[in-house]
Amino acid sequence: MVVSSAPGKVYLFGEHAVVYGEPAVPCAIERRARVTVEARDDDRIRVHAEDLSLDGFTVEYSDENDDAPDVDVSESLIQAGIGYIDAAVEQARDAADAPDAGFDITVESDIPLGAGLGSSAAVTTAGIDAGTRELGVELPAEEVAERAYRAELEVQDGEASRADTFCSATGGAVRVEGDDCRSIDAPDLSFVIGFDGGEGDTGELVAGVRALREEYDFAADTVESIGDIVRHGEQALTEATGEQGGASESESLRETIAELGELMNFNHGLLEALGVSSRSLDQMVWAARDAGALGAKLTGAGGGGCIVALDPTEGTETALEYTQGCETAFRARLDTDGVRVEDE
Ligand SMILES: Nc1ncnc2c1ncn2[C@@H]1O[C@H](COP(=O)(O)OP(=O)(O)O)[C@@H](O)[C@H]1O
Ligand SMILES: C[C@@](O)(CCOP(=O)(O)O)CC(=O)O
Ligand SMILES: [Mg+2]
Repeated sequence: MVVSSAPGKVYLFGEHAVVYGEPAVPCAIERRARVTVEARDDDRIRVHAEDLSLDGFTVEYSDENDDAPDVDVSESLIQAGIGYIDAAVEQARDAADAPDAGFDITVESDIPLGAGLGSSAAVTTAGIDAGTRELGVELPAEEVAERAYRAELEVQDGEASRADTFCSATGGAVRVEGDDCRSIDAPDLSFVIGFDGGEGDTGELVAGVRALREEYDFAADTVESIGDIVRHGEQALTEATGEQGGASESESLRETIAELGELMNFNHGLLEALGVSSRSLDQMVWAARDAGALGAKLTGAGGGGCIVALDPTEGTETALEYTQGCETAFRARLDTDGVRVEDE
């Protein structure tokens, strides 16, 4: 039996624009999905997912067409529930050259689903890592990332960037532009996350931006401007990392982190213009700013879900807890660990 875990993420900058080749900077956060995999004697897959509904969800199936999953729910719900795990199993079987391997799989996660914190990438990444290890194969994090990207691409009908999966596999702050993925240095950033309890439909939101971009030149310019924000943001991150720990740390580091916040605010404005924010996301963004956050923006696809604010003080978390539209707020540190084995 192997248990692997992988972190969720927030986008400091660049979601949506990354789909069109602009750079993005997601950061892994200390909230994880854990996937336990145990090889079976047959070729069946049994998935138990604790968090898919209040009572969890167990489904057992095999590849044969006449062997439908043994639960009484619609096919689309099953696909929504186990599509990523199914794709992760395929990648693990392929990597280990074991097409008929069967598994008992349990998924547990601290990452809200469909809320912009990359729960799908964390589950897929941890699933591939645990599945391959259970079959005796140890993949480097970069290969887990590449396979998790292919799995997401398949489940999301060709609409996915490498940002979520690379970030979840390697941890820390990363920069993704097309197929160029690298880890970057970042100071110890203090994130506060506000969650409205809802979710957005990533495919629909991406399609909406695509349509706007095709209809209006200024929408295409807006997407490019998000890329410019990311480039400025990267520079500020590099500066902040250099300033951390130096003799004159406090003053210059504070200014550079304030600049990161300002760029996050700008980024949110442009995402709002592209139609992917919502009333509750805007309410949380403004509550965070009013409470003294250095910056706040929606994270991920939008439409509902989470915002991320930069605030080293208690102010934002407390304010969000009393904000209409916010269901829960929590602090999340940058997680420098990516996918890892918890138990073997
Ligand atoms: N704890 C979990 N157990 C099983 N599947 C999960 C879990 N968390 C996420 N998933 C899968 O990921 C999907 C949500 O991913 P997505 O819509 O991309 O949103 P995000 O990645 O922003 O959280 C869920 O529908 C489910 O298929
Ligand atoms: C909108 C997008 O840029 C990010 C989606 O992030 P999430 O799945 O909502 O966490 C799409 C993508 O990059 O695949
Ligand atoms: Mg996702």
